[in-house]
Amino acid sequence: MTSLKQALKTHFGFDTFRSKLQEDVVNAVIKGNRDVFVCMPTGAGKSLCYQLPAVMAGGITLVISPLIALIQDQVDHLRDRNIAACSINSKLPAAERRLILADLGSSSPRLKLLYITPEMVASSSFQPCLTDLCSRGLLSYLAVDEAHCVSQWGHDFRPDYLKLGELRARLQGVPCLALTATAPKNVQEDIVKSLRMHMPLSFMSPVFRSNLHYDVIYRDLLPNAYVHLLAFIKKAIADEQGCGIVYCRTREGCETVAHQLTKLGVSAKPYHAGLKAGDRTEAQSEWMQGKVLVIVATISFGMGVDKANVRFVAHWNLAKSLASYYQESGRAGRDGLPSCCRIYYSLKDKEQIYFLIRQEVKRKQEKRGSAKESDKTAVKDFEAMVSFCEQESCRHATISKFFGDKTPNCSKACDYCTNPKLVRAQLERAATLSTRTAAAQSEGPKGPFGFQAGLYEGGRKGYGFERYDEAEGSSSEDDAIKRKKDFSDLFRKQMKMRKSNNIQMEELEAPDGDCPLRDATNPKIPRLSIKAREHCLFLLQEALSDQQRAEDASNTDTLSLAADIEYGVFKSHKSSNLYKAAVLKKVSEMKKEAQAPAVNEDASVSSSLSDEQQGFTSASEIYSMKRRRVGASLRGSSNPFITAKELLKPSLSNDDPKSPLEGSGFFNDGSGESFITANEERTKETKTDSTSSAVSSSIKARANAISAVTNSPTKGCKTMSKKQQKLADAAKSSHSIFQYFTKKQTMEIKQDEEEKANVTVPSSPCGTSQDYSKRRGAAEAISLVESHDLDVILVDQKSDVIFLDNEEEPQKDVVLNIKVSPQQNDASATEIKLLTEATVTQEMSEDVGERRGSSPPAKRKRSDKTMCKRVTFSSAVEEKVLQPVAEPTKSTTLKEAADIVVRYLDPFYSKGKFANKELFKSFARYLSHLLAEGEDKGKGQVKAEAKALIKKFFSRIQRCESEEDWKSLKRLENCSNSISSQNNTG
Ligand SMILES: Nc1ncnc2c1ncn2[C@@H]1O[C@H](COP(=O)(O)OP(=O)(O)OP(=O)(O)O)[C@@H](O)[C@H]1O
Ligand SMILES: [Zn+2]
Repeated sequence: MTSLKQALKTHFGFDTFRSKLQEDVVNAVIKGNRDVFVCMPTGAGKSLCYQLPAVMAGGITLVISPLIALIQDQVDHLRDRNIAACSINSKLPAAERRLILADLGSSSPRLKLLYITPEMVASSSFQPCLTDLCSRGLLSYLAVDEAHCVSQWGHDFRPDYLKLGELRARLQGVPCLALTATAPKNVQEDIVKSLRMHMPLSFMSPVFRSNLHYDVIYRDLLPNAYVHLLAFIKKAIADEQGCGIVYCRTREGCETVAHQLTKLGVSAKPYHAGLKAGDRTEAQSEWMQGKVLVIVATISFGMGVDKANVRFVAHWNLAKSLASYYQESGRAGRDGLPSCCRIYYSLKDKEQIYFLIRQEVKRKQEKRGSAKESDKTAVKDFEAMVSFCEQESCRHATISKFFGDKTPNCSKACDYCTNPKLVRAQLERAATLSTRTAAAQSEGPKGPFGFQAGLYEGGRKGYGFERYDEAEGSSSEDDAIKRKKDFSDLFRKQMKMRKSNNIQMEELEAPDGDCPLRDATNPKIPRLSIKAREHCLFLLQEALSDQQRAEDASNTDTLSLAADIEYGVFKSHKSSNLYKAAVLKKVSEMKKEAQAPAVNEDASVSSSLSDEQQGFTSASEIYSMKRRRVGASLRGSSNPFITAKELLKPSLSNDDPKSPLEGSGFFNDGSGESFITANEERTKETKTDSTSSAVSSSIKARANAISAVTNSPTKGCKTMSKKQQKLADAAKSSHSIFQYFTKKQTMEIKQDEEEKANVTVPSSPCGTSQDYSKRRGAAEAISLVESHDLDVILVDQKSDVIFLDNEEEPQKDVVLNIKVSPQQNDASATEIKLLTEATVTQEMSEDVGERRGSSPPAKRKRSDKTMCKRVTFSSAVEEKVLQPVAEPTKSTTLKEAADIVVRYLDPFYSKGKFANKELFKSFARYLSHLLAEGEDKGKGQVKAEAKALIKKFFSRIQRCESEEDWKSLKRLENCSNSISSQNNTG
């Protein structure tokens, strides 16, 4: 064993060098004739490059490091290894300082490494000591750690580092070693110049790390980004043998993402400077030990964290520069195994950061009273980050070029090299998105993606990249206050809407910031609310997820696809009814397909395509992956979105793909005149739709390609009769919509009934549907009904379920209110469910009609039994189950209960008694169900019980943090007793 290896073993306990590069650097440093520049990734073992030479040398190595925390960490490590190391810094007690100085002044100092901050090294008190050491030849090396801090181009510029040049000049003859993990070419040059290094030997790890797969997902295009993130995590940690990091810019972001992931079933914890030190340490150590899978952190997490099996690093927000991004994402895959680095890019996020950077610059300029060339640095750094996301080229190549390295051989280690078309498709979709946003904002777009300065006027202080995110506290509070205000505004608006009969109000409502809808603000379809569209989107997404599960293609982006389909339907329909009908038909077909065995699937096509996806999948791509659905050949038409009619044309469409809009087997069937009308209108509308975007043509091409390899459409589930199947689907479609309204107990019974009827209710493994439904709280459910989103259900044997706004076709106003006897056989079990739900809705609608004194005539007509028409199931079913409309019950409906609950609960929400809005809504929903459940009771009783329950709830807990908090909350014994006794007597 060489003496060098011996020393490595003796002092550090390592048998070998971590890499050839590490060994080369150590040798070069020990040789001592040249200055040395080292650029190696985080965790590659840079410290050892000066620590080993330091312990082998006779004198003292002076190490400059920017942060006391980092210094402390290093010193502790060295002391653990019995290496004499210490630090002089501003926090050091005077006595210790004297001891150190005494050792340094002795003839043969014991110290091997002296760590010092750049501020301290420049201080006058330290100068005599330094001069003395130098003159006695006791300084072995000068090591400058995190050397990029010296450069104004660097992402962590520290003005005090500039003073090191002067220091270096005074330490003639002492070899200088500069180390950094990230240094683009201009920063490297700066380091060499500023530190006055003489023709240094450069040692640089290749920037390219072939085990890291880079990709960028446009978050704005995802209907549910959290579910998308979940799929990414699941794929990255497929074997449960690793962990991951999600980086967020703000504390609040960390909390939200961690909460969402937890809700979706992933063990995730937030980590940021706003947490108590104990909580932070706990989160970190649990993550280190593998007890927590995902740490959701600000960039304060990661420095000094050395974990080999980090399988993914996801950036929920952009890093402030490409250099930072490289460093942060580089925490993945240190063990050399394949790992994923993903950015969830958001145009809004980009705009916000640009704005904040500019604000920051402005503030600095105001402070110093002048502008500087270096002011542009932050903007330029960030621009590199942005163009990394917005480019159409190899991600690895971009990074390597940025660091002045040669172009690597990516071999599909990035999304672009894997599938450039997907990258392009995403960009195109993003471009339309930003164009729309820009158009909606009236001012023209300023950049390629429509950044508008001034949009974030009055934004936060600092932009959240402070190393220890110090500046975030106030801003997240501001945000919380703002969100609270937004919510209460929304709430007030909802309440006002309830009181007024101006149903147009809903249309004026602005979409949420994270509204997944395409073109959400478009008022094209009268009286179609954003909420209703979101709901339809969710139904589609859920159906797609089921289908995807059935096809075992867990990574497809059902969310984007659902948004595409929804938008297609939205574009091609003019009335709210037809839009909803089309959505529901699609949903029903998809669900049916998900249940059916994949008999016609071309396995090779499907599997190769799903491998190809690597996370992001454009809508067109997903389309192509699906086995052909009923009416799939229609996708060759100019409209990329299959209309409901098309979906419902099982045989004809296949035979006659050229005439997709004619000869519909179903519509010509004429089950009811409303459908004929619907058909006509739909046909008209579809014909007028001339959309032919790049995306649609790509879909077209793919659809054609796929139809060449796939067979006939999938048949329905064999174990069920056709009718049963239809009804089951209808039930499921309605179930999704009505889950917000249906009484809990009844639901449970109904599920039993469904089981009897051999119907499987699709469950969502990721909790998607539950999650989403939780987000739709009672207040929203009310608004859905009140804004006439759900008025009357038409049920048809072939069409599953249609919602019809009676204002549009008053002559066909329909009410279903059906009583079913318990003796009904299994075959009609799903009918029972469906019809019961219809009843609930009707009750609610009627109630709305009653309360709106000046409702349109049609609305009032509905309460009038004599005006009711029946529109039915197949004739057989009709005879069996349809009964005359019953008198509406006077008991409190779910909607009324929700009304009461929300009113009573709101003050608690305003006081911050709920950890977040979701919880508040979820609890309101729970409580509403609880109160509406069971015996008939009047509003007064419900109010009393609501008050009592809320009081009881908050007497047990300080603040509602999770759904667990109300798990044990049951109806109050005495309260419900008294209610039932009152009922009995009354
Ligand atoms: N030759 C070696 N054999 C085994 N482990 C090593 C070797 N050299 C260094 N290490 C270990 O590798 C880890 C990372 O090293 P180090 O902290 O020096 O990384 P770094 O490159 O300085 O990262 P950063 O950029 O975060 O400062 C440490 O735990 C260190 O003990
Ligand atoms: Zn590539």
